[in-house]
Amino acid sequence: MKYVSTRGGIAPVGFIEGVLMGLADDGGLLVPEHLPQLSRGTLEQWRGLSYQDLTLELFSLFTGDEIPRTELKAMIDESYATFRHPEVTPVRRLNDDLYLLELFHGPTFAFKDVALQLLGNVYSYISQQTGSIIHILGATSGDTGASAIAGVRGKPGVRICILYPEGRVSKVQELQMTTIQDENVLNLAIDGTFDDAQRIIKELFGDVAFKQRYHLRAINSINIVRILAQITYYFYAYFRVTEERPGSNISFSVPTGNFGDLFAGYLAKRMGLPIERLVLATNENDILVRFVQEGEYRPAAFRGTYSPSMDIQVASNFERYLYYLYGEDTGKVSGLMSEFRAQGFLKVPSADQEQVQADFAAHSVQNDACLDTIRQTYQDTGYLLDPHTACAVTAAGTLTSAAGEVSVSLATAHPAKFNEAILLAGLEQSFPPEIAALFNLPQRQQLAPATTEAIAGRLRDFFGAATDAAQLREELLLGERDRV
Ligand SMILES: Cc1ncc(COP(=O)(O)O)c(C=O)c1O
Ligand SMILES: N[C@@H](CCOP(=O)(O)O)C(=O)O
Repeated sequence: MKYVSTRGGIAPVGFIEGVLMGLADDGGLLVPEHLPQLSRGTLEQWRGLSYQDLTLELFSLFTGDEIPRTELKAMIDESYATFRHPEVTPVRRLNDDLYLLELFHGPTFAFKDVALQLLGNVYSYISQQTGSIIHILGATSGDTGASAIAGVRGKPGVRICILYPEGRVSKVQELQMTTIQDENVLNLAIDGTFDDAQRIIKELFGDVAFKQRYHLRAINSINIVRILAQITYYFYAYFRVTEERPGSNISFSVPTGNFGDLFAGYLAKRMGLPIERLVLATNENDILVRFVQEGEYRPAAFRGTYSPSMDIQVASNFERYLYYLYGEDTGKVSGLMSEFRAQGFLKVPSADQEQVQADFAAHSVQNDACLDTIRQTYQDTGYLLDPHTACAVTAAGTLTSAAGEVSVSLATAHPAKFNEAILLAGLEQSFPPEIAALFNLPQRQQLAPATTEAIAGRLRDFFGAATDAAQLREELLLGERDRV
């Protein structure tokens, strides 16, 4: 399998080169050169597989022969052995028409663990096989950072720097990142929003000389592995729900910020999973909902909400969707992205908007409605939703469904991560012991201005010495090999 850029400016690359490249060197995002197509027969054969074995079948379609199957299986098994639930991503029935796909049983209690446990092991594998230096640079609105750090902390040959918006993540998210004492971890709390953090890292990845000099690697959904690893749970949930509700039409409602999770569902559908509808649920930061409804993609003023991980204006994976919307026409995508950079917005003609509306139903959830859903669901079922999941559940309930349609809302985080919202909803919870323990630990982080120059300076200090030492080691090894 090869990977191409949404902007068409690089030669196709293999899986490992794609993982290491992260952001495509022309500034675009990598996508598979072709999407595997799965028949109904194959789906039926896979129905009985464990989560791990299903991941092996799906993920190996994308790694091709670059990772031997036995090693890939070992990597997948190791990644999901860290989860607290034997099914990894179990499905739970809330009522006849609504199921939850629980994605928060990993080490940091958020869906990001599903992909980042695996990506951490993929990086270790690549580092051992190819000797590549792994210097991870990531931006987070709270969950990706904690999860990526958990995936690589203490791993030899790996260093990680995470940028997060100071004061705009939940207390538990902040603690999950900043109480890690390993020397290979640097947390930079920036004086800005998640969008600033994402813009800065994209600018640094876009400076190819800087990226190569410091061996920068991506763990955000910029990295195509993140998306590929998230495809599995759409298949897994589809199998579980259709076992209980044979013959029903399955829709997924997905709380959306950077558009990675929903995009994974979109790819699953394009690969042949019979998904009835994909519901795009946002909070008050509703740029994607306005795009679906009005055809215009235009950032608005930042809104702080009760679901802070989705406080995002510019959604990274939107560019990947444009690539498919325009029939894989890289020239068209390049043009639209240039337009967006130049004007600050882009607009699609109404004929294309029809296709967008066929691909997604969309709903943005106001703060009060989010709390109402948390409260009401708890009263009706005894189940405590986190505020991101509550946005998905609200959207699923708001958009009229067809007869025989069963909705699966993605439960992307454990409510303990967002106790601020739970208290505002007038409810109380007890924390899982892993989270309760964080409150007693010392924190380690640095403040930084939200400018690319300032962050580049911090990275030179953090990655520079390791880069020089690793390069020296590489040169010595090469020298010895030459002498032999
Ligand atoms: C808990 C939670 N739910 C939903 C989302 C949205 O996912 P995505 O960014 O893939 O759209 C995020 C992060 O973005 C998150 O952390
Ligand atoms: N909500 C995310 C934002 C980053 O998204 P990613 O999927 O591109 O890593 C977070 O929690 O950091």
